[in-house]
This record gives sequence, structure tokens and C-alpha cells, in this order.
Amino acid sequence: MKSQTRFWGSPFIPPISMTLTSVAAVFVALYAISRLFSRLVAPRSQIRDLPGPPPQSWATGNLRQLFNAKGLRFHQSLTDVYGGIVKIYGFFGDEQLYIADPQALQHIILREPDAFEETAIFTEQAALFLSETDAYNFFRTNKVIFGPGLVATTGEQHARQRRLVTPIFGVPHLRQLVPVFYRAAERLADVLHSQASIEGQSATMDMSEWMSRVALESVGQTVLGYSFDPLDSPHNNPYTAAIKELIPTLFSLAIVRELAPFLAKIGPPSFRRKLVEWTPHNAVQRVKNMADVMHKTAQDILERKREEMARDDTDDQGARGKAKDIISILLRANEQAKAQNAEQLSDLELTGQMTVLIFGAQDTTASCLSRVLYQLAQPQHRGFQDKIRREIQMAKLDVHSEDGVRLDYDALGKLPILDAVLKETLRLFPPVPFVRRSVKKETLIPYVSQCSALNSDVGGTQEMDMGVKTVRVPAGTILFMSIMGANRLESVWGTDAKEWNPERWLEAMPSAVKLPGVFQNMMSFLGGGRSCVGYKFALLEMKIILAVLISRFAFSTTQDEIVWNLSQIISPSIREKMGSGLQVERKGMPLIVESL
Ligand code: HEM
Repeated sequence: MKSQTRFWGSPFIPPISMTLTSVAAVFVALYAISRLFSRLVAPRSQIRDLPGPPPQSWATGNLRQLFNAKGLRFHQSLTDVYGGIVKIYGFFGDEQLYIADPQALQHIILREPDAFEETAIFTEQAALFLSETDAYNFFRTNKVIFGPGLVATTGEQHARQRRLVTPIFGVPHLRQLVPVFYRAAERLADVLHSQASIEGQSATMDMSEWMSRVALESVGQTVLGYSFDPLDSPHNNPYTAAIKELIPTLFSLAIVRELAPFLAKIGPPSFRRKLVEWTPHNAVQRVKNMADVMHKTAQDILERKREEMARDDTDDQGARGKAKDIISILLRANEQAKAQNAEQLSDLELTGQMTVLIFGAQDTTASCLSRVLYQLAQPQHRGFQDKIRREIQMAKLDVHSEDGVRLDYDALGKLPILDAVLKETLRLFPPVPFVRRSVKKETLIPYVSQCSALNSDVGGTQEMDMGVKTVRVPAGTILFMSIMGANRLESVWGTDAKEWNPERWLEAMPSAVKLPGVFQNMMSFLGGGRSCVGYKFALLEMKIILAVLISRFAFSTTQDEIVWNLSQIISPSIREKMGSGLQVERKGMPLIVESL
């Protein structure tokens, strides 16, 4: 008997799903033909002469190696084995570039940013997935996850939004957020303390889960003035579930999404939306539903903010004090701009910013915080925990705060060991290991060839400077900018570039080679007009959380084997060996947490 195909319980689905499968096959074939054709008519590309790995297959090139949860080694090997500028393959022999070279990155990010844009894939993907209005919103969400994305557009519209949003991440506003970050960090510390007390004085806890929760609560409170997760009780907010799921789900669709620029040209938005609704693919449907939940939540919060603002205005001279969260500030600035007929954000742009900021902030900081705790918990690095604890105790002696417990904004900026540990972790383990761009117009990219020893022994590279060269790159080429590769170059960081050594930040840096990063010569927050708008916010938040936790707890490792996975943003999981040599993995990073 033939098995019955079911799609979301609908009796009409089998014929539709069959039709869609055939339609998809036709699209893929058309895409392949169009790529082949454009390659035949295009002048011979110089990319062809660059070194790089062979494609794994003609159809998917190296994409399966690049967009793979276990792909971190492959990413690292590209720079180690082939140098700072590497030829890789996309679909059907499409030649792409993988870049860690400082000269090339300077060119792309600072010297000629107009020749590059965030991959059109994202714009067109959104256009493909959603109705016109939602596509706009969804796109911005998506961009911050898979690449930069303050807004859905490039050029002047992005510049305008950036101008409007940047001031709220300045030091005066950040100072006001300090107590909010402390509240979340201290609540977490109380919860961990009571858990540890149940088992005496110490207990094994999944610290990556806790970092994820405290990061979401911190950003919810500071950006939206909204509590997603009270930390002291189980949380079941649908938004929380959506944002946790979205990144891995989108990453699992990474290869399919490569086809988006082509598919997005088909028909009007309403037709493309229908196509997505009918697509018999679980991950596609989940992404659509998550986007809906996030958009709806952002709309509700915006409504509530407007009501609060109206109440503030009618209150007796703001007796309750004006809300200090970022969206309230943005909203007030926007209302002022409206009154003066100046630059402002539409409602759709405002809800888009909310989602973008939550996404940009949550997983990235959670990933970095988890990695800092993991490093500090290693037996060989535990001395750094003691040093940080001591320097915090010393700093508190100088602080005249109400409770004598919290270091203020300025005191937090004067903790050299904590600072060095955070910088070194961000350098060696950037939460976002790469971003992508596409070339808008043909350009000549300079690079310093460091491809000397074609050394297949990953990690055993010998970089040799062979002088500045250039490569002519045609419009439409996709680039991977390797944040992790650049952050580990020996030419920039010295021979111990691949080691975790916080002490390097307490000494003079060995090299004068400049990377175009916005923060401390590293690429972790990128650089230029698309750099991370929230990096000072992130550093402040992470310092407060770490200062509170390290003051109250000692962290050490368990027997578990922890592995770090790539899903655009890096996250840990536990590898378990089952009988018969089988290995399974589950999300998490258990550490032994001891109350002090
Ligand atoms: C450790 C924490 C963080 C890391 C490593 C990080 C990293 C990055 C990177 C690499 C980009 C560039 C992406 C690209 O161009 O494709 C970026 C952009 C961005 N980040 Fe962050 N980020 C962090 C925290 C935050 C926080 C806390 C916020 C907000 C509160 C934030 C908001 C943004 C926004 C809005 C953009 C897009 C900027 C634009 O396109 O103009 N990030 N971030």
C-alpha cells in the first residue's frame, strides 16, 4: 500500500507538494543554467588563479563545508592552508572569495565600502518569503542574524537609520543602563546561589543556558523595557522560543537560501508568500511562524510604549520618571523629529529595530559570556578567576556607592584583568566568525599574499609576506569576510596568535599590521559603516554580568566533553559517547558552580 503523504494535516497537500517539488526542481535547473551562461559570457575572472580547496561537489561547491555545524575547522583551515584570500566554490562552480587578509579587509570595509553590500541574498530571500510589509520587517531581523542589518536597505536609508540609532548607544545613555544590567545579573546570581545551596555549596549547572537567559533578560529590559524571562521561574514566552530557534533553523536552511536571489525574481510578493506558505518543508514553515510571532510581539510592545509615553506626558511633570530603555528613547526622539519635520523612523522601521536589536544582542553576548566562563573554568586558567576577583575587591574599596557592592560605569572601565580576559576571548573566539558581502561593481582588491606553506596540517601555518598583489573581482561575486581568520593571523597577533593569552592585552602589541575593526584592532564587531552599533553596550553588559558572577562564584569544569558549533553564531554542546561507539550531542555547557 502506498504511504500517505501528510502536510500540516491538509488533505489537499500531496498534489501541491508534488507540484512544488517539480517547480523547485525546475527553478534549480534554471538557476544552474543561468549561472553557467553568465560564466560563459563573463570575461575570465582572476579569482580562478587564487589558491583554494577543491569543491566537494559540482552542485554545492564548498557550501556544505562552510555552512556546517562542525565547519569551524574547515573555516580555520582555509586561512591556515591557503592564506588570506582564498577561492571557494558556491553552487554550480560559482567562484567566491574567503578573505582574512588585512589589506583586503581594509579595502572592503573602509576604502571602498560602496563597491560592496550585504549579500543581496538576504534582501531577495525576504522578498521571496513574505508579503511586502512582512518581508521588510523579516528582512531586517534576518540581516542581523546572518550578516549586518540595522535596516533592510543599503545606501542612504541605512545611513539615515544608523544616524538615528547610533546616539542611543553612546556613553551618556549607557551609563543610565548600568543599574538595569546589574539587576538582571544579581537576580541570576541569587538564583544560582540558591541552586548551589540545595546541594551544599556547589552544583553542576548548564551555564550556556543561563548565559542565554540572562542575556535575553538584560537586552529585553535595556532595549525594550520588557521582561522576557524573570530568571527565577521557568519561562515560556513564545518570543523567547522563537528567537532561540530562529538562528539554528535559518542556518539549517543556509544552502537552500543560496537560491533566494534567483527565486526572489519570480512573480509578485503575494505569489512568493503563497509559495512559501505551501512549501512542504518544516524548517521553512517554522521560520515563517517565528517571524510572525516576533513581528506581532514588537507591534504590541510599541503600542504599549506609546500608551506609556502618553501617560508620562499627562502625568504631573514626569513624576514617575521617563523610561530609559533604548526604544523609549528612540521613540521620544522620533516624536520630536516628527514635530520638527526632521528625519524619523516609520512604525515599521521602529518594530524592525526592536527585533534587530534583540537578535543582534542576545545570542552574540550569550555566546561570548559562555566562552569566557568556559575558558576561566579550565584548570590551567583558573588563576585568572582569582585575579579578577581580587581586582574587583580592590576596586570596590574605592567605590562610594550606596550599597558598596556595585562598581559604577567608570570603575568598570578600570578592571584590566577582566578587560584582558574579555578582549582575548572575543579575539580568539569571535561569536560571529564570518560575515558575507556581495560585490556591487567590479573592483580591484589588494592583498598581501601570505600563502606560502600550503600546509595541510591545520594550525601549523607559516605565514610569509610575499608583497602586495591585487585581484580583479567581478560584480556579483560573493565574499566571506573571515572574522575568525583575521583575528588569528600571526602577522597581526604574533606567533602565539592561536593561543588564549589574556596577558597579551597587558603588554604592547607585537605588530603594526592594522585590521579595520572598530574595537581594539580585532574584527569581532567588524568595522566601518556596518560595524556593530551595540559593541559598547555589549562590553558593558558582559563586564557587569562577569563581575557579579565571578565575585560570588568559582567555576570549574566537569568531566563532560564540550564542543563548539557553528550556526552563524557559535554555541556549545555536550558530546556523549553511547555504546557501540555512537556519539550524540545535546545543547549545553555544564560547569561546576561553587558559591563563595
Ligand atoms: C559580543 C557581542 C556582539 C558581537 C560579537 C557582535 C558582532 C556584530 C557583527 C560582527 C556585526 C556585523 C554583522 C555584519 O555586518 O554582517 C554586528 C552588527 C550589528 N550589531 Fe552586534 N554584536 C554583538 C552585540 C551586539 C549588541 C549588544 C547589539 C545591540 C544592543 C548589537 C547590535 C548590532 C546591530 C544593530 C548591527 C547591525 C549594524 C548595521 O548594519 O548598521 N550587537 N554585530
